[in-house]
Formats: sequence, C-alpha cells, structure tokens
Amino acid sequence: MRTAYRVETVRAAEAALMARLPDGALMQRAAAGLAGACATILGRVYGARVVVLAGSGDNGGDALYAGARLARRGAGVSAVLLGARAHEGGLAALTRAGGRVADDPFAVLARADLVLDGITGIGGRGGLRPDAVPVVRAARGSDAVVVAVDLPSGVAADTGAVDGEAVRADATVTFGAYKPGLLVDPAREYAGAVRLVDIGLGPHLPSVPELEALQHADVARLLPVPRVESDKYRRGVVGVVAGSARYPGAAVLAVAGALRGGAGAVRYVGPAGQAVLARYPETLVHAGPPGRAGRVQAWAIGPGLGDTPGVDEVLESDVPVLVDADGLRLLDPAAVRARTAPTLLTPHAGEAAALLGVARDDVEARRLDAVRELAARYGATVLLKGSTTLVADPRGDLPVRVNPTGTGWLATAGSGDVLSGLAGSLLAAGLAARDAASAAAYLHGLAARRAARGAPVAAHDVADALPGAWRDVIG
Ligand SMILES: NC(=O)C1=CN([C@@H]2O[C@H](COP(=O)(O)OP(=O)(O)OC[C@H]3O[C@@H](n4cnc5c(N)ncnc54)[C@H](O)[C@@H]3O)[C@@H](O)[C@H]2O)[C@@H](O)CC1
Ligand SMILES: Nc1ncnc2c1ncn2[C@@H]1O[C@H](COP(=O)(O)OP(=O)(O)O)[C@@H](O)[C@H]1O
Ligand SMILES: [K+]
Repeated sequence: MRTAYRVETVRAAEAALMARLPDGALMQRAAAGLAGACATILGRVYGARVVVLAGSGDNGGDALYAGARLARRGAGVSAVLLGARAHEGGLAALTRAGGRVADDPFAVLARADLVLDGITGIGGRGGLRPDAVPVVRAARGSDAVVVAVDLPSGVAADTGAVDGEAVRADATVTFGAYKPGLLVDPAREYAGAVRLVDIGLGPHLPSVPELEALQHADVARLLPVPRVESDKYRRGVVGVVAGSARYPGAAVLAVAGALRGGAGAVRYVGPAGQAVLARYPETLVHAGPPGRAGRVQAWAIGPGLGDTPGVDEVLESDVPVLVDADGLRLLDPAAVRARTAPTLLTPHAGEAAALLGVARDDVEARRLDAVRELAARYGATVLLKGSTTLVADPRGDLPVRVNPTGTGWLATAGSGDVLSGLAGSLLAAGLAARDAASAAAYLHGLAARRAARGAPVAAHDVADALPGAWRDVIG
C-alpha cells in the first residue's frame, strides 16, 4: 500500500521528529537523499553541470545543500536565487563546496545537465510567481533533466490542483511521505517519476493517511476465491441493467466486464438480450423490469440505458447497487440517501459535475475535493473516473483510494461500461463497495495496459484482458 499525507500532517510529524534530532539533521537527510537520486540520474557526477533554482524557504535549503554535495563530488553547480532571500546555511555550504551564484541564469540553464527545482515545496501557495516563470521555462526548454525537490513548484500539495504556471519535472524526489498532489492529477503529471526518500518520519505519521493506493498484494487479498462448497449462486449473481435499442453495445460491454468479475452468474435485464446472447451465451437474460428478473446479490445499472426506466426500482432493492452513466442522470438523490444497502456511483468528470451542479473543469481541477463532496452529499461510495481514478467512501474518516493502474488508452468509448460490469460483479461476490470499486479500477487499468502495450485498444479488448490482469495480481 502506498500512502499520502496532507501538509499539516507532514509538518506535525516533522516537528515531532525534529524535537528529537540535532538542528538541521532532517534537512541533511533530505539533501543526502536528493543528491543520491541526482547522482543516479546523472550517472557520472564529476564534470556534470547542475543548476539549483532556490526559493527563499527550506525547499531552497534542501536544494542548495544537495547542490553542495554534488559540487563536492566534482559537479559544476550554479545557483539561481529566486525570492527575496536564500537559505543562509544552504547557500554558505554550496559556496564552500565550490558552487557559485549564477551571474546569468539563462546562460547556465542553456548548458545544464540537471536542474534542481527548489523554488517551493510544501510551503508554496498558488502557481509560480512571475519572476520564476521565465527561468522555469528556460530550464524546461533546455536539454537538462528537471528534478523537483519534494514537489514540483507551483502545484498544490494537498489537492493536486495547479493554479497558474508550475514546474514540469522529469522526476520528483519527495521527503518523508507522499503528498496527495503527487498521486492526483493534474499535479501528478507535473511530478514525473516520483521517488520517496525516507527521513525517519514513519513512526510520527498517523495510521490513517489522506490517500492510499493499493498495490498487487492489497488487491489480491480482496479478490473473491471460489471454495469447495461454492456454487454459482453462492458465488453471487450480478444483475446488469444496461443498453437500449439505441445502445445495445453498452449492454454487451457491461456483461463482458461482469462475466470476468467473480460473480457466479450474470443476469442481464433489458432490451438488448439478443445482442448479449449472441456474444455471451452464458448470460441469463430477461426483458425486464428488474424487479421481475429474479434474485441477484447486486445490481449494476446505467450504461447505455437511455431513458429506460428501472433506476428507481433498483434503488429500492435491499442489495448493493452500482449506478453509472445514464443511471446517474436518472437517479433521485433522496432515493440514494434513503438506501440501507451500499450504493456505488461511478461518474466520469462530466457526470460528477452534473451531480454536483458545477462545471466539468472544476471537477477535473479538484478531483479529490469533488469525489469527497459527492460521497458525503449522496451518502454513497463514489468512484470518480478519469486520468486519476479516485474512490471515496461516505464515511469521511477513511482514506480516499487513488488508482495507480491505467493508461490514457482507456479513454475509449465503452471502457467505462466494462468497468461497471466488473465492479458490479465484485459487489455481488461480496466485496464492500469501496473494495469492489478500487479492485475493479485496479484490474481494469491493468487489463488496459496489458491489452494496449502502447497501441490503441477497444473496450472489448480491455474486457478480454481482465483474466490475465487478475492472474497478474494474484501472482
Ligand atoms: N520541515 C522540515 O523539517 C523539513 C522540510 N524540508 C523541506 O522544507 C520544505 C518546506 O519549507 P518551507 O516551509 O520553508 O516552505 P517552502 O520552501 O516550500 O516555501 C516557502 C517559501 O516560498 C515562498 N513562496 C510561497 N509561495 C510561493 C510562490 N508561489 N512562488 C514563490 N515563492 C513562494 C514563501 O514566501 C516562503 O519564503 C519542504 O517542502 C521540504 O523541501 C526538508 O528539508 C525535510 C525537513
Ligand atoms: N486520460 C485518461 N487516462 C487514463 N484513464 C482514463 C482517462 N480518461 C478516461 N479514462 C478511463 O477510461 C474509462 C472511461 O469511462 P467512461 O468515461 O465512462 O467512458 P464510456 O462511457 O465511453 O465507457 C474510465 O475507466 C476512466 O477512468
Ligand atoms: K520544489
């Protein structure tokens, strides 16, 4: 499990740790880790040209001390000082080690092999200030590798928002703990490859993080396994209510996901039964309505539904319900809040925006806030799809889960339908809504990577790759 903590929490842990250490020890740990990471990136430190962009706070201090360490190993290090002052100790160390303050920032940047972005870290507010913008652009425009110190300067550590201009790093070396912005877009994209340097913060961090990202072993523990006494009903039956005369394909894709999700049987309910059977003869089909289709352990409703009724009826049931796509447009918020069995809503940014009554751009800029707000408002588990898929629980004291798998190739019509079926199937197999959502997103993203391997994929390719992804996860 990978975890991320808010700035306030990191600062409290740092204060507790610092109280037990000599002055400056923590910064030296950070600088040593940073210099080591830079040495790995450079390959050869001796003779390398390094530029340190130093802001006025401790983030600049880390960068200057790391610059000093690289200078002692034979790198030519120049500092570009941004802001009213520079970290005194860091600048003195750099000078003592043979580094110097650049007379012409643009000249040194044009020849740099590596640029350290130490403008702002967790103390940064808003985007880059105007004096930093041309310098950062010159760094990005050069051939140098740009390494962000703790965080890319200009991104919001707690939300992942990027208001204004920010550093686009090739790599980020972060200290003590991941911050949410390093795992959530849009900021995540600015961070490049993220490396965590241990500075001893672990024992001082609370047990519940702000965010958590599951890994293979975590997902493997969640996935259902048939037992000797299992039969298809005990494994769970998932009811899929999807598709319409206009969009029969959505029904086929949702069923395709559901068949690979661990339920023992898939019951399709709706007008696209023929199309479903033509592709998946193992499906139990029923024309509807859902209440007459027979018992299920969970419903997944919504993909390609058009205006077909059924959402109200499904929400009245006493089993877990997943609502996606058109179902989200048709649902009555009061009916969701009144439910006693779990509800899982799976909007993309546009659907989330409609549910919240805000603009789509607002959701994309602040995904973490949006998913939490939706979960609280609807009293439901919410899986917010997109470049960073997030899962929030209505219980606000649980960490939001961020999905680490996936690929931009998943942004293809119908892939969300596969995800709905898959997550619905995991619900029917008995997983809690939060686990079903995060395990489904994980497998779905992994399947897409396996299917794509750098080339475009269709939604049904993703469904076909799910058993392989499942095998990867359980090892
Ligand atoms: N607290 C600690 O014990 C440790 C802190 N460390 C480093 O210290 C950093 C935090 O240091 P600080 O609290 O001094 O804060 P920062 O250095 O992150 O930023 C604060 C400074 O930047 C200025 N600033 C704020 N927003 C700005 C903007 N948009 N553009 C330009 N300047 C801006 C502020 O006026 C202030 O001088 C961490 O990110 C990490 O790099 C590490 O050395 C590890 C130990
Ligand atoms: N930029 C992106 N990077 C990675 N995954 C993405 C991106 N955009 C969308 N996705 C994923 O692709 C799927 C698309 O689902 P959705 O928006 O419901 O499309 P559809 O309704 O056509 O099936 C979701 O799993 C989503 O997380
Ligand atoms: K930085």
